Amino acid sequence: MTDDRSSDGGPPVAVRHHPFALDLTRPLGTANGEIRSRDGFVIAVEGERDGTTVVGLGEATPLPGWTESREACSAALDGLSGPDGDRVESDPLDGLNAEATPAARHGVSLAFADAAARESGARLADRLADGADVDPTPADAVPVNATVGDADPAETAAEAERAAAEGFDCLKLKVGVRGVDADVERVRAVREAVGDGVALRVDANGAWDRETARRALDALAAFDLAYAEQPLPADDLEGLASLRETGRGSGVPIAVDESVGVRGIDAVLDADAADVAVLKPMALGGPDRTLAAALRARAAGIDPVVTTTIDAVVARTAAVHVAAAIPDVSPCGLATGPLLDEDLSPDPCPVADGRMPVPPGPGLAGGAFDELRRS
Ligand SMILES: O=C(O)CCC(=O)c1ccccc1C(=O)O
Ligand SMILES: [Mg+2]
Repeated sequence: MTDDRSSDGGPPVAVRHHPFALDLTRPLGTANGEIRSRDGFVIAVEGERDGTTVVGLGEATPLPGWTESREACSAALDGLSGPDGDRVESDPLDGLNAEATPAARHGVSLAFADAAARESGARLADRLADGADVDPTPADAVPVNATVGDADPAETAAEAERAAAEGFDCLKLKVGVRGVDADVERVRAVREAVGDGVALRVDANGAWDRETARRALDALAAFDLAYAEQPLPADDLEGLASLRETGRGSGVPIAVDESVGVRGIDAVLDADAADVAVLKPMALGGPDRTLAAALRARAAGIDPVVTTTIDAVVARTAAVHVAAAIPDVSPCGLATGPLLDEDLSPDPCPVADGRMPVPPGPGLAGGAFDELRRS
């Protein structure tokens, strides 16, 4: 398995997957509904090289709205193993469509990338950077934002204050669940609580129409926002482009998230629809595809930000490697581990001072996931 895949005449590999279900500590309120739990699959690809077994680890954690359903993900993964879960000769990635089943493709492509990185002794970040021709060498830590869900102004401000006290200097607040006036009060309360030294982002998850979005951003501009994420529905690239145009100068920069999944990064760039592109490896079909999208955004003058879909520790760690491979990456939405009540394994990249360390290799995290690898 020197290549990232089994094909090209490489030896047969076994692809295993097993399900997990993790509750959030408390529901995360978004304009697209509450996220309460995360169901997914740990994926292991096992191959042999010169008599030693290499096991690469991946994770597929679907989130309908961003990825395929759990059922579709499960079916796609089931289709990969032979009749008795035995070894397959063909390239398992060939059977996975990144648009139709991005989470499944994420899981399997990550497992192959982890295996290849382990074999070469490199960190996943270095392997990804090599594959995408990125220079310089990936960073040893990435800046991250705290993720603050919907709640009333006092609770939102208290949570923001806790995050700032923990060392976060960038916060992302979910908005769009309540009316614009209520969100303005929430953002005002947060700004007052954390002061001017903390960057604030808001994420409306597509909740507003054009008129509401304009009104919301005009009012929110007073609080010096770093950006507003998905202020309009995913499809409305034209509306996003004009929101960006009319707000330029005095206004709030525009970020897209759902639009990238629905329309693709190239359509977003062509439409001049955003200043920032939020990229979710789980929704884009894998770490490799996410880094490629980030570099395309960068080349077009759009700032890439990598985030999770509230993934378990394997996919979260992979996303840290992706972010580290992007030169001078802006704060990313990767500090979502603490939102989970439990996890698959201890976290090899605990947040400290608003940053997550990139674990030493080889692969995802050296020996940190060895127990998962055996299961
Ligand atoms: O970006 C972050 O801070 C965390 C990730 C996040 O907000 C998120 C998590 C799950 C599903 C959707 C989203 C989103 O960015 O809209
Ligand atoms: Mg978002």
